[in-house]
Amino acid sequence: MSSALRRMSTSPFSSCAFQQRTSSWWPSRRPPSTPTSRRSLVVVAAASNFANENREYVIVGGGNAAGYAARTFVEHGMADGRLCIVSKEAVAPYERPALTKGYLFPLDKKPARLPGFHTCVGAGGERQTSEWYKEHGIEVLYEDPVAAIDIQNQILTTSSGNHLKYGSLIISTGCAAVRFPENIGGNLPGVHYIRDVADADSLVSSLEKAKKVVVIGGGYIGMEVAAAAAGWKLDITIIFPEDRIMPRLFTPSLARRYEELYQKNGIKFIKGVLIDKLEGGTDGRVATVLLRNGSIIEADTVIVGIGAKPVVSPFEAIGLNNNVGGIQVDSLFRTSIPGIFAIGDVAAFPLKIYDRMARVEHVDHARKSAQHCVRTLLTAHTQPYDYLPFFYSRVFEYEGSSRKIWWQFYGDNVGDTIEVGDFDLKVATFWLDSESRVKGIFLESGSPEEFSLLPKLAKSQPVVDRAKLQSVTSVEEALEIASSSL
Ligand SMILES: Cc1cc2nc3c(=O)[nH]c(=O)nc-3n(C[C@H](O)[C@H](O)[C@H](O)COP(=O)(O)OP(=O)(O)OC[C@H]3O[C@@H](n4cnc5c(N)ncnc54)[C@H](O)[C@@H]3O)c2cc1C
Ligand SMILES: NC(=O)c1ccc[n+]([C@@H]2O[C@H](COP(=O)([O-])OP(=O)(O)OC[C@H]3O[C@@H](n4cnc5c(N)ncnc54)[C@H](O)[C@@H]3O)[C@@H](O)[C@H]2O)c1
Ligand SMILES: O=C1O[C@H]([C@@H](O)CO)C(O)=C1O
Repeated sequence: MSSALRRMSTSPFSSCAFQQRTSSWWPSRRPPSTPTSRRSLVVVAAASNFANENREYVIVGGGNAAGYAARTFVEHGMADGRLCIVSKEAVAPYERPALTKGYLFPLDKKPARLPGFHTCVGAGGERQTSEWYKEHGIEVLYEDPVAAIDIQNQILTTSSGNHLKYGSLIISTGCAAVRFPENIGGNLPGVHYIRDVADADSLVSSLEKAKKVVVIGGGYIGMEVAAAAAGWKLDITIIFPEDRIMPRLFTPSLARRYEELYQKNGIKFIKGVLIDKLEGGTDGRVATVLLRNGSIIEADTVIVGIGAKPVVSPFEAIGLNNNVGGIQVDSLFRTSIPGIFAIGDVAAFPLKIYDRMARVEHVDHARKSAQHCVRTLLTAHTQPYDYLPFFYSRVFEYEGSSRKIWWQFYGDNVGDTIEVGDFDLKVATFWLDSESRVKGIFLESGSPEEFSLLPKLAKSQPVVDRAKLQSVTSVEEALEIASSSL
């Protein structure tokens, strides 16, 4: 346990005490109505004198976690006139996973568009449009990222120069896409990164004119975007340095079957190579991708998915984690500074089930960490966050695709793997530790009942008979063996 966390754990109620200490000086009036553009924000700011105006609860970052946090404030009757969200984006929080799935459907296949997928529809909740925030008295400052924090005086400064005095602060700034440097062509027109809806719009406008697409990276973005681009019937090449797609999760045999499916959809693979440079053509737009092995690939559109990094600036002073990056918090999402919390992708939190610090860059944790943190902040709730990692993907799900694929993973992908099933029907991978305990489980194309077994198995970690598990051919039998001792 770090010294910062040890310090915090001696004072489990520090956030509540802090709230009480500061709550008397909050304004009783409602905040100004939600501005919808930078221009209107500036006008409202000037008229209402934002400088040093007190806000009881401020969330920095208007992404996935912020949307679920806002819902939890409303559920506790603590949003109206008390909550302010400071957002870098121009729109209300939305379900980010849609950006590389429904958002990229070909234009004649009914692509998802806002306001269709605002939070919290991804978890079956209400669709919180910008109107919803107004109706619930939640102030949202759009397109005005926080640029600096004064911890001593509890003041945030936004990039447009607004000063916001906060009582309690929740940091939910998420991650940003890792970019190729400018000197190797990382910012050329036609080179896309995909993190927010503006990026997705820009990619869609390139896809409309594209002929030759290069996708760089064999992780989540690479897999999902290449499958989406195949729906547009384009010439697609996916390039990555490893020997197979999704090497951290897919076994070599599963990756091979995925790659075959991608190839059947016309997607070419160049594996085991690094990018040397992206070069522009006479019009200044990207035209070629030069590889370290000397090959040259033509491309009018390049999508780069080479990882993400937590957005910690301007909060470095709050306490970062050296091992997993991000802002260090305890099991109640409290940073080492009383009254300041961090949630979602940016938070480095104790992953209790595996007794280690972790950051999780997936939406289920964004949703659950937000709910847990806000409940802790607003009530006497002090139950530590006990998270079971869960993530999923879906590819080729547009209408007319010959094979829709969806999978889920629960737990920890450590230990040996046993793979069961037939990729064309249904497949599962079990991760077993040295005592043959199930640590993690991946299932593709399962039924709802089968998927519902996954968290139970990953949580209770039953010991399985390896030989028996290896001997079966169907996922149904394998799940029965694994869950027989549940
Ligand atoms: C394209 C894409 C597809 C994904 N698909 C899946 C999926 O299928 N399954 C899955 O489990 N996970 C998926 N994820 C991951 C999931 O979306 C993230 O884990 C989740 O969005 C994290 O929520 P968050 O609120 O922490 O961060 P975000 O949702 O990224 O929100 C952070 C917000 O903070 C804003 N911000 C940053 N800096 C500042 C600042 N200084 N001031 C104000 N605002 C700021 C950002 O603009 C952003 O709006 C996907 C991610 C991406 C990018
Ligand atoms: N279904 C999901 O859960 C989902 C979907 C999309 C995005 N995301 C999230 O979005 C973020 C970004 O995803 P991502 O796919 O970019 O990251 P990733 O870490 O999944 O994959 C990065 C890939 O980039 C490649 N790579 C790394 N450095 C490279 C380099 N210098 N040159 C060429 N290739 C390189 C490697 O193939 C690596 O596998 C992550 O937080 C991820 O969790 C999640
Ligand atoms: O979690 C998700 O939310 C969106 C969509 O379901 C919202 O309607 C999406 O594509 C996900 O994977």
